[in-house]
Formats: sequence, C-alpha cells, structure tokens
Amino acid sequence: MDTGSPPTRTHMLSGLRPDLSVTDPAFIAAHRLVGEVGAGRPVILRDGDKAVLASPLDGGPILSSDLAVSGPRAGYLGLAETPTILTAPALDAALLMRLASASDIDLGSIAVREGGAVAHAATELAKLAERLPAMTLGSVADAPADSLAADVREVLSFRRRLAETVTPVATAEVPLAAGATANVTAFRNAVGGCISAVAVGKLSQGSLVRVHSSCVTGDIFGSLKCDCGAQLRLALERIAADGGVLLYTAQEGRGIGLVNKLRAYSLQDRGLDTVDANIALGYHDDERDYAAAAVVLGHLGLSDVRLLTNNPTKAAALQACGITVTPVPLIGPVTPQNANYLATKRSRSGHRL
Ligand SMILES: Nc1nc2c(ncn2[C@@H]2O[C@H](COP(=O)(O)OP(=O)(O)OP(=O)(O)O)[C@@H](O)[C@H]2O)c(=O)[nH]1
Repeated sequence: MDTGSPPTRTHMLSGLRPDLSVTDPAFIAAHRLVGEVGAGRPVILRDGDKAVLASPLDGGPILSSDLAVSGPRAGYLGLAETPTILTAPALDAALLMRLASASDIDLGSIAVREGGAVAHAATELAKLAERLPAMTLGSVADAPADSLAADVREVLSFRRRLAETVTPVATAEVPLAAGATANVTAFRNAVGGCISAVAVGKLSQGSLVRVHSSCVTGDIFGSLKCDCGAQLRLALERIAADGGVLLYTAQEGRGIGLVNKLRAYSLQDRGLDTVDANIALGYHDDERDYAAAAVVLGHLGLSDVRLLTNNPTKAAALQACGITVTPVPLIGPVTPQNANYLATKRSRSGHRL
C-alpha cells in the first residue's frame, strides 16, 4: 500500500518546542565528561570530599595499576556483583586489559576492594562513551590543569535525563524498496545519538510500530550471525503494506556499541554465548534503554501501539515508559548460522521464538 506522505504527521511534529536542551549544570557537567572520556582524556570524579582522577582503559592514558570495573565484570570474575577496584601487582597495560575483558583470567595476584560510587560512576562514564567499562584511577594531584570534573551523582543521573533531550531535527519523504513512500524524521539527543522514525501512512493509536536497534553487521553488511537484517526487512514490508512506523535506534549491539559488539563476537568465537560475552566485557546482557523511543512515540502522538517484537523485555520497558503495548510476533528465518543465536535469545533472554 503506497499511502504517500501524510499531512497529519507534519502537524504532529509542528507543535513541538524547538529546543529541548537541558540547562541544568549537573547535566552539562556530566555531558562534558562523556565527551572527555570518549576522547580518551582523564576526568575528575568527586564524591563528597574525595576526588579521583579516572582514565578510560580503552583509549586513555594508564594512570596506575588500580582498575575500576563494573558490577557485571566483577560478577563474571567470581566476585560480588558490584563496581570493584582491582589492583594489579605492577603497572602492566596488557594485564589490565585482560582484567577488563579476558574470558579466562586468574585473580591470584590481584588485590580486590569495593569500588563504591567512584567505580560505579567511572564505569558508567565509560559505557556512555561506548568504551570498555574499565577505568584506571589516579591522584587528582596529577590531573592536567584543564581537566574537567563532575560529581558522581551527576554522572549517575545523566543517562536517565538524556531521553529528555530527544528532539526532531529534520524530516523528508523517502521512497522505500518495500513499496511505499515514508516520511523519515531524524531525532537526536544531547550526545548526538540518533533515532530515525520511518513512518508510512496516517499514524493513529494502535498503529503498527517496530522499535529496531541498530545492527550494522546484520542490517547493512548482511551478516548471517543474527536475525536483525531479516527482521528489519520484514518490519519495513509490514509497515509499507499496513502503515505504521519503524524507529531505528542507535543502540548498536544491544546498547554496547559496534566496537564492543565485535569484541563480544571474538569472545563468542571462544565459546561464550551472546549473554555471557556481554557480561565478560563488563556490560549487562542488554544495555538498551527505551525511554528515548517512548519520547519519540510521544512526539508522533502514539501512546498505544502494536509492537512488532518477540522480546518481552522490550515490550515491558516501553510499557514502563507509559506506552500501551500489544506485541505482534516478528519471526525471521532460522538458518544454520543464526540457530545458536536464536536459541540463546529463547533460553536466556526469554524471547518468544
Ligand atoms: N551484544 C550483542 N549484540 C548483538 C549480537 N547480535 C546482535 N546484536 C544486537 O542486538 C540488537 C537486536 O536485538 P535482539 O535481541 O536481536 O532483538 P530484539 O530487538 O531485542 O528483539 P526483537 O524485537 O524481537 O527483534 C541489535 O542492536 C544488534 O546489533 C551479539 O551477538 N551481541
């Protein structure tokens, strides 16, 4: 069905505030730190009267043999599942990298202590910058003169507030190979994370919606390891035929980013499944957040949707953001290459497959 470009969609977007930028200094301080960590520069984290210099192991200078790791990584290493500081016997970059990401590591010579809010904020910052969630820690006395600083609480509340900054930026008509002309709107947030809404026909409550997480390997390169590309094409065909909207969200690798997804693939080649590979790298099995997608649906005037998904967690997460969700199955083909991946989705992540 080619329903053309619906004038109502333009109206839905036209009443929006043009500028949803958050002006709260706490948000801005954390935002700047994410940029610094992404650039590989150390930052200062303050916790009450304590202050620590932290540098991403993945791309930054090594400050000391004290390494803050995330709760999932600590749990993977057989420790309490809470942010932890591991201290290596010597300043050894290769050993620190193994402590952060190797699937087989002996903690024999490693001192372990609870990391508290500083380790939590440090690893959260690294995640926000799509770096391995591991930071070496040092003294602020050694901080470069122009180092940026924020309070740990500012860092830990940043992610929750990021969704508030999602705003539509540009819209254009795009003819789809799936057989309809879509209105494509690009939304972005304060760190640039993009959601594209590919809408066909007049949207109304109960419209068909797909919230797709980007998968460069599956969606673009045609990887056979996962079912992402097949699900994307099926969803676009359904939406082109029946009307609805596909949100393409920049949550590559279930929110860990492409670099880390490829690291996870390497661990999978050594026998870990998709869930354990994420955890071994210090991530939760699924780091995605659907608050931004819910904000976009709100912009589109949708609070009640038929959601193309087999993932009950995704449906529940959108429900928790105030969207009424009726799941609609979206089953791609099982192939010899993706059979294990789909079996893990079913057995460990509860997907209805
Ligand atoms: N970390 C990680 N991410 C993967 C892997 N394979 C695919 N992905 C990512 O998984 C996301 C798709 O999530 P899935 O769990 O496959 O499917 P879903 O979106 O949760 O569920 P459906 O709505 O039923 O499709 C995309 O962001 C992919 O990049 C993998 O082996 N490891």
